[in-house]
Parts: sequence; structure tokens; C-alpha cells
Amino acid sequence: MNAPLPSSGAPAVPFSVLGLAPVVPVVVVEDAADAVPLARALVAGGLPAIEVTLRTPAAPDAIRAIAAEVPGAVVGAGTVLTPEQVTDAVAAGARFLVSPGCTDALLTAMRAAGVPFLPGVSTASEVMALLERGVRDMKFFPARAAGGTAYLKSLAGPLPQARFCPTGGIGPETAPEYLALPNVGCVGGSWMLPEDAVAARDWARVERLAREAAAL
Ligand SMILES: O=C(O)C(=O)C[C@H](O)[C@H](O)COP(=O)(O)O
Repeated sequence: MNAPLPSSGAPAVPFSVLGLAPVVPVVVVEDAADAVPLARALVAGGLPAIEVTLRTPAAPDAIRAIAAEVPGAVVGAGTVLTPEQVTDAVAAGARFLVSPGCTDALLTAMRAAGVPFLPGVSTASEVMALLERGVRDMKFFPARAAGGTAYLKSLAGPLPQARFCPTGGIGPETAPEYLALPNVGCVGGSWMLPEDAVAARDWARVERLAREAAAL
């Protein structure tokens, strides 16, 4: 069962990232000034959980601005690679953490951070290593390149307790196939944020694409 969507501020009860929304937009923010209008468009379109990747220097400011100024948004940090980034992202206001893969040091830091997290996996052994440490919610990355829905179906047999947010190479055509799987809680993707729409600050188009994604 999905956890209720937390309102503003840190949630009192830890929530599952997989239960926030069926689609989690993965955002690369080049200009922190875009963060608030972009997040408002996503929330207005029905996508409240927003993963801001730490791939650009603007990311911490973008997280801070969304956390402070966009009611209804649950902003998280993506591309979290190091323990230092865990600390910095949470200090900036990230309410969940996502990483493309996982190391012991990163997992220890994410556990200590006090917010939900999705460590990345793409093999059965990686899933088993996380299950051994009590982690059941994971990001499956890169979803399409690593085997897509066929791979996730195969994992569900021996490892049904693991639940995934597949991300990477997913679009509106394939998202429903992932969402229909019993071990998928949500999917991540950037398709509702086309580069040209963001460059043109066409937030109405982003909102429209978000609305279509939310209806999947
Ligand atoms: O930055 C990260 O931590 C990543 O894991 C990569 C993202 O998941 C993909 O960039 C989103 O995938 P696309 O929808 O194919 O763009």
C-alpha cells in the first residue's frame, strides 16, 4: 500500500519514494532560476515528487528554492554518488535521495540521513546485497539498457520482496508496461522535460506533458 503523500516540511513518518507518484520526473537544472517555475509546472500537472539530479552546479540552489517556494512539491536529490553529497543534499532540503548505483559508504550515509532513499541496482547480486542489508526499495538503472520489463519480470520470481523505480530510457509509450509489473512502484524519467521546452521556458508545455504522465 502506498504511504500517504507527506505535506510540507519533513515527514514525521518515513515514507516510501515508490508511493509518492507513479512517475518521478528526473530534472537536470542548468539555471537555478528555472527551478521554481519548472517545479510549479510539474506539481500543477500532477507530479509532486521531483528528483533534481546533482549533475549541475545549480542543483543545490534548485533544491533549496523548490523546497522553500513550491507548495505540494516533494523535492529529492538524484545522482547522489558520495556521502558528502548526501549531507549537502539533505541540508539543501532534499526529502529523498536517489543514486544510480550503490557502494557501502554511500548506503551507510543514506541510511544515516533520515530520509527515504533509492539506491541503484541493475543485477540480481546487487538486489541481494541490498536485501541483505534490509533495503527493499531500489532504483533499477539504466532500466531500458539493463533489460527493461523482461529483466524486472525475471527478478520478481526469485526476489519478489524487492521493489523498483525503473529509470533510464523510459518514455510515455513504455512507462505503462513497467507500471503494470508487481515489483514496480513508480518509474523515473525526463521525458516531460524536453530540452527545447526548458530552454524556451515553455512551462505550459512541461505542465501538459506532466499531466499526461500523471494519467498513465
Ligand atoms: O542522474 C542519474 O542519477 C541517473 O540515474 C540518470 C537518470 O535516471 C536518467 O537521466 C533519466 O533517464 P532518462 O529518462 O532516460 O533521461
